[in-house]
Amino acid sequence: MRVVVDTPLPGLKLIEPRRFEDARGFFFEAWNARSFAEHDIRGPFVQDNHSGSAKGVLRGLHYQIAQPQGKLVRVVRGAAFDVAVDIRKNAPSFGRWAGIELSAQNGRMLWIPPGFAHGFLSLEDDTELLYKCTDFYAPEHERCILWSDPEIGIAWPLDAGARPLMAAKDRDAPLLRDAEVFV
Ligand SMILES: Cc1cn([C@H]2C[C@H](O)[C@@H](COP(=O)(O)OP(=O)(O)O[C@H]3O[C@@H](C)C(=O)[C@@H](O)[C@H]3O)O2)c(=O)[nH]c1=O
Repeated sequence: MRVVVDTPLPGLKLIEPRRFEDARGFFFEAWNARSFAEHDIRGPFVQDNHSGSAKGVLRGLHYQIAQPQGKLVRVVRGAAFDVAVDIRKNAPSFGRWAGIELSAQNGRMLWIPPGFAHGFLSLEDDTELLYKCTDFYAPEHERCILWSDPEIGIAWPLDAGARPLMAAKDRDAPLLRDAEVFV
């Protein structure tokens, strides 16, 4: 049976799938609607995303103000520090973050329910993320929050003095206090 660990942010869950290894290699169930539902992780998923990033690339923090997406995230190559920020306006944990290293080696997955902003820092070259989403990409509803917002205070594992490689929209993103969030 897989291990599912609750985090301090209600609804955000860390999953360690049961991995079978033998002389041929490995096998694990990356998604199983029935057993994940036992842990309150539910689709349906309507979109799978796959991205590749060099070491030091930071993407995020992203969310959709309408059609919010739940995301089931894993790394299939390399390693990433994956972060979720609770931006559910009325949640006691509003503005709090959680981060976890996901790697092809540790096989961990993160379930980020709708209502969170998501981002990650690639820790190795050629890091590839795969994530299933519960709603469709809607660029008109997409919003960003600044990765380094001091009020959130994410402890990104960056080398001292290193500047992450980012898209302009992420670099110029607003602080959480100035961003539109969910009610
Ligand atoms: C996210 C997304 C992007 N695109 C296109 C738009 C753009 O031309 C190109 C690259 O998009 P972005 O720069 O937004 O890609 P990226 O910065 O990787 O965006 C992703 O970041 C992580 C942190 C998330 O949580 C995702 O939901 C998503 O927002 O791909 C799609 O066609 N479908 C999609 O679902």
